[in-house]
Amino acid sequence: MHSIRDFFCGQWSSSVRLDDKTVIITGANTGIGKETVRDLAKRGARVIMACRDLEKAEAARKELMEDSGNQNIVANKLDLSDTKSIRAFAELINKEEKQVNILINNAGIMMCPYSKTADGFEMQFGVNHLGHFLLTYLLLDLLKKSAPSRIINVASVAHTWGSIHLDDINSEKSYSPRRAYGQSKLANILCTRSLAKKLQGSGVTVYSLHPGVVQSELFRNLSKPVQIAVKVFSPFTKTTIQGAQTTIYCAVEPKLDNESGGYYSDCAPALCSSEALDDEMAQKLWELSCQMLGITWDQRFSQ
Ligand SMILES: NC(=O)C1=CN([C@@H]2O[C@H](COP(=O)(O)OP(=O)(O)OC[C@H]3O[C@@H](n4cnc5c(N)ncnc54)[C@H](OP(=O)(O)O)[C@@H]3O)[C@@H](O)[C@H]2O)C=CC1
Ligand SMILES: CC1=C(/C=C/C(C)=C/C=C/C(C)=C/C=O)C(C)(C)CCC1
Repeated sequence: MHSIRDFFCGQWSSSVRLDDKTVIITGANTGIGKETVRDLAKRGARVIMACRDLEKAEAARKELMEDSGNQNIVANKLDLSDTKSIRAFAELINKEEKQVNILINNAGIMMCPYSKTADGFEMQFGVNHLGHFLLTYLLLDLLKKSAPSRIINVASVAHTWGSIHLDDINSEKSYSPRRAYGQSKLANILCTRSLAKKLQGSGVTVYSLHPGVVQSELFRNLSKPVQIAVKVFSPFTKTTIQGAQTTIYCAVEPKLDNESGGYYSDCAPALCSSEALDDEMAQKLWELSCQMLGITWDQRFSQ
């Protein structure tokens, strides 16, 4: 053990290569996403960084290509707070890419002041859940064609901070930044389980995870004193490299080939709340999400 931090991290390492595999990862210009790209690029994957700010993405891409020695890293525009941007990104991928073997839904925002996405969804639910739900829907045919393939949803232990409010999903009646973040992360886990069931036998497996409490830019919306406190307590939290390990585990660990729908933490299966195991709520959330986005998955599951 090298530091107090190591105590909080699942120890895992693997020499699995990803040559000839294509990975898409959202929110890849910083934090956990950027470190995930670094690792997967070193394993030889073609990595598509899906980012809302192309200037930041380009700077990260250059650094990651240099460090990994892998020139096969590209950056494309994706703003998860706008379904037009999500559709444009998916159209480009479906046109240009022969295969997508791993989709990592990593981007996230936490506890922002109340605002709405371009389509009128509460921002945290819109970006963290609905944006990724739509992206997955639009890429599913390609993922199925590329099977065996994996979908990884970066959720959080913070799924315990909220419930699914079917009657006020956009928090219009009452907004708590913390509860809305919790609702979005609970939605990630519920939909991971639903999608895994619907994709049984397709060769596409689905995972959700908690990366740990990680020193990243995620705390940018919290007050300065809280941000400083989080920094001061950094020996008890994870670095972004450590925070990326469970995502990398879900993306490459061969043992997970025959597991789907589970929730992981510290590179191992983890317990989630009873609300995250509620199949009836999962079905209601699935239907509401489809209705909000104007989509129906039936065709995608029947092929
Ligand atoms: N850090 C932690 O302690 C924990 C993190 N998580 C989860 O891990 C994931 C990664 O977070 P982390 O690396 O910590 O946070 P960061 O804030 O460091 O990174 C988040 C990434 O998401 C991107 N993003 C935000 N909004 C959008 C959007 N509308 N469209 C596209 N991309 C967007 C950001 O882009 P930009 O740089 O342009 O803002 C950034 O690249 C998140 O899902 C988070 O909820 C879960 C539990 C704990
Ligand atoms: C407030 C605070 C702390 C706790 C932070 C926690 C527990 C954050 C959890 C964040 C999650 C789960 C985010 C993403 O999903 C510390 C570090 C003890 C230091 C003192 C200030």
